[in-house]
Amino acid sequence: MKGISDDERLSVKESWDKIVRWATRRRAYLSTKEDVLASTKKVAIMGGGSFGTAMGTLLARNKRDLDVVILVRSDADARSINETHRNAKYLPQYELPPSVRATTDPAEALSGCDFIVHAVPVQSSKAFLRGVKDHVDPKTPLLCLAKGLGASYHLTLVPMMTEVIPAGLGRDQPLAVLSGPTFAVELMQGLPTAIVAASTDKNLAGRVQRLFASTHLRVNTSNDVVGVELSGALKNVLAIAAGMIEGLELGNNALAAVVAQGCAEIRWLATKMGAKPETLSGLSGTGDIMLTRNRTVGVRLGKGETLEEILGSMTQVAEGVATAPAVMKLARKYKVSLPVLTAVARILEDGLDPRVAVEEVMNLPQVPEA
Ligand SMILES: NC(=O)C1=CN([C@@H]2O[C@H](COP(=O)(O)OP(=O)(O)OC[C@H]3O[C@@H](n4cnc5c(N)ncnc54)[C@H](O)[C@@H]3O)[C@@H](O)[C@H]2O)C=CC1
Ligand SMILES: O=C(CO)COP(=O)(O)O
Repeated sequence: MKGISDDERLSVKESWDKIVRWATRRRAYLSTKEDVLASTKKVAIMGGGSFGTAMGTLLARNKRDLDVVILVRSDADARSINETHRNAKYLPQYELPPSVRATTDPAEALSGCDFIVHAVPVQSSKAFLRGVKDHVDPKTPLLCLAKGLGASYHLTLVPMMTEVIPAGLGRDQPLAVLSGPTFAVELMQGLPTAIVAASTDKNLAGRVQRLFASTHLRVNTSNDVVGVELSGALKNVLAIAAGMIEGLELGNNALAAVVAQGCAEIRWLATKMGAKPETLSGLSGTGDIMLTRNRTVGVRLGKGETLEEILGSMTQVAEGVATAPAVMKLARKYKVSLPVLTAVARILEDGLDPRVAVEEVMNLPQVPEA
């Protein structure tokens, strides 16, 4: 390589060798831990949309004879998966591994499973869980994939998924939250991806890591459940703002400024709520900002479509729409000012014209960066 001295080349090689030595030691240590994949026989996936289908597929790819059962809502959906090995509604272009099956019967899906993966949209989660709770073993870990804040009529109450789940089940359940930049379609393609598994139970976070990890998926662990949950939920609101800038054709400078401001607002709120700052710049936070269908909602709003038109034409959930007003309640409760996220909520809730919102934000008093 030109422009690099022998000493520099040697030092780069030493750095890499150090990483390789660390990896060898780490693998040796991990081999002394429980082989979670070997001891896992059955995993139930609640929700047969894009993400439930993709994560179930990853597990089935990790272990060929793992029984992966997706709990779906209609017989037609179950038949399509069982008979054609494709999910006709979501990601139909991909063939599913033979060990992935589907049922509409919660007893069949949930009985005897080692893990339950929750991939039902946030706003439907509580009612859904109430309906299946008698089939959920209180000891089986539930791994939450849904990203968003629950809506409630209460003035200050904003349920996070780690509250929605026990409320739906009517009891506490071993719980981990998975979040990060993980587009379902790219998981199906086997593209390299990283996610974070957060739990207050360190052992459970480690088990989830060993269950999902593969050469295609890196799984970090964390005990900052609040940080992982909040950043995963709030980035969907910021993504709507970023999409609007795009739809309004305001250029890359404006887009970058909105993303930077929105990240700061997420940090202000989340750290007040107990999140660790490093989580917010990690996979579930900064890592996941631009990777979202919620952005499309913003683009279309920016181009002048109404929210009703947009939601009416979408077949998939855009969690940021319901999360935006919930964030406003948190902002009031924790006394933080969030101009960009508030503008998104006003556009969604009050029909404020996105151009007017941009003007209002631009006309706010000039401030120091920190
Ligand atoms: N698709 C993706 O790439 C990713 C999605 N997520 C999150 O995963 C969650 C699920 O998203 P997707 O699978 O993409 O959604 P989706 O819109 O593709 O599918 C939603 C699924 O939930 C089911 N569902 C809807 N309402 C229900 C109800 N009341 N009871 C039972 N089932 C119901 C639908 O039938 C469908 O199977 C969301 O919170 C999303 O933010 C997170 C990371 C990536
Ligand atoms: O969270 C996601 C990718 O990590 C997907 O977000 P959307 O639901 O907005 O597509």
